Amino acid sequence: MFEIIDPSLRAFVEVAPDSGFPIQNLPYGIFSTPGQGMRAGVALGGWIVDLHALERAGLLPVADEARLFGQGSLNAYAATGRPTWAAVRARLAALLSGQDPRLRDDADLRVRAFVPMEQSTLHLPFEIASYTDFYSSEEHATNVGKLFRDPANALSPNWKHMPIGYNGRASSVVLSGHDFHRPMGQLPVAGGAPAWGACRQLDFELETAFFIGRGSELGTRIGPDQAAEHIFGMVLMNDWSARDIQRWEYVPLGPFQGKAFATSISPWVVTLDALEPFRVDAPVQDPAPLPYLREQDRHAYDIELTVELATAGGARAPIARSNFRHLYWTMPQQLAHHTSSGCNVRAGDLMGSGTISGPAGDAMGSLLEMTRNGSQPLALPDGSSRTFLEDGDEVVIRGEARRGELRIELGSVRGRVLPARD
Ligand SMILES: O=C(O)/C=C/C(=O)CC(=O)CC(=O)O
Ligand SMILES: [Ca+2]
Ligand SMILES: [Mg+2]
Repeated sequence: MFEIIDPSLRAFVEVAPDSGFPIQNLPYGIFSTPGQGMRAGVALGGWIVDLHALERAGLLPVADEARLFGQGSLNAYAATGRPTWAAVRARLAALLSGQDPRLRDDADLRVRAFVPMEQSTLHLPFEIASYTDFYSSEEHATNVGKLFRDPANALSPNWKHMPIGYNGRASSVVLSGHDFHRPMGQLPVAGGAPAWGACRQLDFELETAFFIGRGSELGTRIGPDQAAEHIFGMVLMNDWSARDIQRWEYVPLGPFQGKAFATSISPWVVTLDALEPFRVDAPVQDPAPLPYLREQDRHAYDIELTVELATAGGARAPIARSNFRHLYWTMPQQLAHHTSSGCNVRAGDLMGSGTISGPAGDAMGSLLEMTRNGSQPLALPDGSSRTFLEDGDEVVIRGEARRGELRIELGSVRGRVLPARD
């Protein structure tokens, strides 16, 4: 079912041996260049391979008239479904290795097809109609439950029975590199009426997310074992959170303005095919979930995740390290639950994993957890410390997977906090 590219295959163009975008990765993105508008490409080392150029040359196994890759989003291509994704991936591996010589031996086409990444501007990969955020890390849900609610009953009684989630705000999803202003909002005041002001407890959340490719009809469900037919690929995500605004507003309907001012994603969408070599067992579930959430082939991926904080003063420090494999609820279970009522999904829907904390001491995916709600400041190498984010702070999340000689990256997602606009 998955199109795995032989780990020994090499591209005929130069790709640095330590690049996280070898021919075995081929993540999809949307880019533009000074002379030409938005189109789709795959990353290969320091190049973007222009898929619209290959499509126009008739080299990709998609209908000519479809122009799937000459658009400002991946929505139309992703909606075609896994058989087309697999055929395109197999063709790209053949063309980019030279096993199929039609690109390698065509000098004019090579000039059009290989675009240096540094001469390109990246854009959001999808037109995002809906954004859902899950809450699937047991450690994160436990840590936050202790801080926000009851330390003795940190996990709510429903947590081990379903992947909890909320419908987020698609309009404020931004691409990596987009700096945003500290949000204004209602801030809780102990025992009294709230104040209006700039958020004082601005946080990041270490997450991954997946994009829906093939959609579903309203009134139908997607079972966990069919999920891979619908999941196009993964990105890194930072679900910026205003903890003071959130704590006051979330009762009883959940996050609203505290998570609606910016959610950052990485530009390159890494396919499940590329991740397949990094498959590992997912955590054992006890109690067993209801049958509609049971998986024949339950698995996760071994994706190392790191968070770096850079301050306006020039300090730069790794502050957290976690792994996608720790999530209790898998992406197929999240999608199965999301459609369990008959809720339909569409190409370009974005589904966040939830903050990925883990069992190790430094595996905490937010400052809220690391600083125990601001009560234990985090020391930085320049002698400063943080409870929550300050103006000028930049957060960078990176993700990579390794097995033997093979290493692929999800790339990075970065964003900087600008002062509030009151
Ligand atoms: O437990 C809560 O009340 C809220 C937790 C979050 O802020 C989590 C959220 O956005 C979902 C997640 O990232 O896990
Ligand atoms: Ca979140
Ligand atoms: Mg958000």
